[in-house]
Amino acid sequence: MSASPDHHAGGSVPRVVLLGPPGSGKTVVGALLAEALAEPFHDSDALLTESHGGPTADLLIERGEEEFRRLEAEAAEEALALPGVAALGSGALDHEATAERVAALGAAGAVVAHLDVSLSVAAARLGLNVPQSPALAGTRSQLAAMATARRPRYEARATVVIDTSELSPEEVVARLRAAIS
Ligand SMILES: Nc1ncnc2c1ncn2[C@@H]1O[C@H](COP(=O)(O)OP(=O)(O)OP(=O)(O)O)[C@@H](O)[C@H]1O
Ligand SMILES: O=C(O)C1=C[C@@H](O)[C@@H](O)[C@H](O)C1
Ligand SMILES: [Mg+2]
Repeated sequence: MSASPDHHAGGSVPRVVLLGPPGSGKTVVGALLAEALAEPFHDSDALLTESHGGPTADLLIERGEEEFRRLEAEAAEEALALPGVAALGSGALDHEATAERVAALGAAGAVVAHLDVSLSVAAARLGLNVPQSPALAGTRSQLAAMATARRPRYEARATVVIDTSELSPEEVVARLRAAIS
């Protein structure tokens, strides 16, 4: 399918959208890629924090899961309506309208990248691999359950999948640049 002019440099919607679980590198890779392309970077978690204050984890605790997911979807919609590179919160595709919007961008020529990562590497990147009692391994279990539940949603909308587990952020950026036509 041919790309809409909107998806090229200077367009009005992102030409690269990054999806993936926590620790897959959406924020670090998105910032590096945007810098390399000399384009803006919009991270929906940063937009969420700018609009509502506090770290996203605090927002989830203070507002509750249902309200947090609504705000997460709003922030994702905001990022998807801006040019350059967009990184979406890892739960953004749980919202069907957002998932459809991402699919439409991919169909129109944007690179929609699922940045994947193994559980052990994600845990290490997120500082969750510290020795602890098995009874206190709940956070890693939650990470595993979340990643497993969301993987099919990322895969269904992605135009490219990159397993970042054994790659540096710069190597991920190089693969993304190769995927941009
Ligand atoms: N390919 C990589 N190699 C090594 N370290 C990485 C890689 N990608 C990300 N990291 C590191 O892992 C940590 C998490 O990365 P980052 O914040 O970009 O992930 P994320 O996908 O945006 O996570 P979240 O969903 O929580 O926002 C950071 O410390 C980052 O520097
Ligand atoms: O636990 C979650 O669902 C989240 C984790 C982070 O990836 C954030 O990107 C996201 O906004 C919410
Ligand atoms: Mg991030």
